[in-house]
Amino acid sequence: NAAHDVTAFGKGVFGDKRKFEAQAYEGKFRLFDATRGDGVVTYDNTTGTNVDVLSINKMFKDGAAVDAHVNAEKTYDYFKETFGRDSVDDNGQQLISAVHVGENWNNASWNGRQMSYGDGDGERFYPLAGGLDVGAHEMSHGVVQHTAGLIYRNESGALNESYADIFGAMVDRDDWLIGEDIMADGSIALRSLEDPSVIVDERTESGYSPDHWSKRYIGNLDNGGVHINSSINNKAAYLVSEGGEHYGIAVSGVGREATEQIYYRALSFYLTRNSDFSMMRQAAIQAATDLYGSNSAEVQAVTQAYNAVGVY
Ligand SMILES: O=C(O)[C@H](CCc1ccccc1)CC1(C(=O)N[C@@H](Cc2c[nH]c3ccccc23)C(=O)O)CCCC1
Ligand SMILES: [Zn+2]
Repeated sequence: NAAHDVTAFGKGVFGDKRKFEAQAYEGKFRLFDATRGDGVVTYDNTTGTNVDVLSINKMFKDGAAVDAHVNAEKTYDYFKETFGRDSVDDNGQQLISAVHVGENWNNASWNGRQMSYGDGDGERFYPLAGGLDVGAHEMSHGVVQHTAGLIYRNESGALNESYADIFGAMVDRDDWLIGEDIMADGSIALRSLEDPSVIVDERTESGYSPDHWSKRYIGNLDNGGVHINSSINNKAAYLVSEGGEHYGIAVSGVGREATEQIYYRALSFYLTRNSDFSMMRQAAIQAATDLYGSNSAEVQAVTQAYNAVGVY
């Protein structure tokens, strides 16, 4: 008997009720959403199967699997509804997520083909699938890979990272933080786009994430600081959207909707594999000009934001 689509239910990592698309298959239920692109599929890495053997009458019991599945559905919908993009490759590519990867692994990743989530050790992180912005971050690496293809080191890598954070913050839209839901050590988040300097990244001497180009990390840790210097572009994007004064430079924000359109157009039309921060500034100004005109508030906001973080 063939599989058929069902709306299923489950509780996420933190016990919250979730609803999502799955399939009834040979008397069991599997995390395969056939309604989005070529499918959204979520696996338990310890068993290698997407069949939730514990599921009965469409109730799924694996919280990390439920959250990872919903993260992918929501991020698929964000790119489709906001930019008309059909999955990471704009051709419906199947979105694959694996949960319970590693042993209490304190991380998550996009490996070029799929998303993987660790369960965390309960001291630094809770299961990372519990963070919608984490899932959106990982899938956004797939979008970057199929557009500008920003090389994952030094400044192009920091832009790759920044784009994953920006889209992560746009999908998980109620704040400008990354990882706020999955921190087990009492810190507010893994990164803040609003005020990078409030987050300690122990890989830098100062410990703080840079919010100005003059404070960029120069060294070999973290592929040349891709998760560190991303905060410079993150701050710029935050200022474009929300505005504010930064190092004495005032920016009038233009809101999340214009900001996401500007950054997506810059990524998909102007940036390339080796683009650096200066090219990011030019690409965002050009994208804003294309969309809103050269004398627009949007162009002004982008220009001022990059002035404020010291990128020319
Ligand atoms: O996708 C990414 O960029 C991160 C994947 C990192 C990774 C790269 C290559 C192979 C495996 C894992 C995962 C996330 C991340 O930013 N991880 C931080 C975790 C971290 C913060 N501070 C650290 C200090 C040391 C080691 C790790 C960290 C990182 O790997 O940077 C993104 C959202 C949340 C988890
Ligand atoms: Zn990343």
